[in-house]
Amino acid sequence: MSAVRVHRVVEGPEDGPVVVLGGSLGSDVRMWEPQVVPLLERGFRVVRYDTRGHGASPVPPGPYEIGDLGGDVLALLDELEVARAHLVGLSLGAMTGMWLGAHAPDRVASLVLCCTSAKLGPPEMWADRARTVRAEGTAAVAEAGAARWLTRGYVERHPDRAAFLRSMIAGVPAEGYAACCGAIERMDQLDALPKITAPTLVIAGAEDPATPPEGHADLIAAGVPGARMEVVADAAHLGSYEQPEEFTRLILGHLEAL
Ligand SMILES: O=C(O)CC1=CCC(=O)O1
Repeated sequence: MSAVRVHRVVEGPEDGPVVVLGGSLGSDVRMWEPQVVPLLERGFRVVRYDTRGHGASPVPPGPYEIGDLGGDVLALLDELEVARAHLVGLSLGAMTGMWLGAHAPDRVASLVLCCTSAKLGPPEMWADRARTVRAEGTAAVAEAGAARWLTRGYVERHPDRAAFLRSMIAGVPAEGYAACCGAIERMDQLDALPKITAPTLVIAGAEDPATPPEGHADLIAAGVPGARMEVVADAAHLGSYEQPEEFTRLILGHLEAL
């Protein structure tokens, strides 16, 4: 499938090193708000984008594959005339980052792979979720989605932020969300991990029920040559939102050590 022109927000100095932030299934560019100011303060040019089918990006007809999402990012880099970028992704955004690291290594200065997996089954679960969303809309999966994104304690302490994230999921176009479920259903990047040459940091949330450290982050860290892995306490799937200080500290530490 040809690339689509994804919605993007570009901030920071034109000559700064470029950091591209790619988000989770069900999210839009707002999920990265906790990271933007700290990155800008360190002189990075920050490019956030909405995955196709999400936020203000186009919703081309499915099916989508992870390689299609990677192609959209390559088109974005081409349009912005960026030769190489640091890619920071969470979940689906990091699946896209892994694909780029393996298939377009010359465009990837480094990778930060947060709360993600190289192969995330079972496939029937994704097919069921896509069916539900096509039949009932994304509102039908918003409550359960936010419950995977945040620990119960965080939801109790910050009901307003949990409501904001639920409304973010419910705002995703149904066909876009469902087609991305299909891309995850068919994804298997385990054999591609050794092809990644970019310096890679893998960050997992200790309480992540969707992509737990064991069986997901650890397999990525073992498969990518030289990768380092960190596990953040008191973080579920949207760890960068729930534990912004620690995730941002780790991301900046990786980028600034290069
Ligand atoms: O919604 C989930 O189950 C968690 C998730 C998997 C891929 C992604 O981007 O989010």
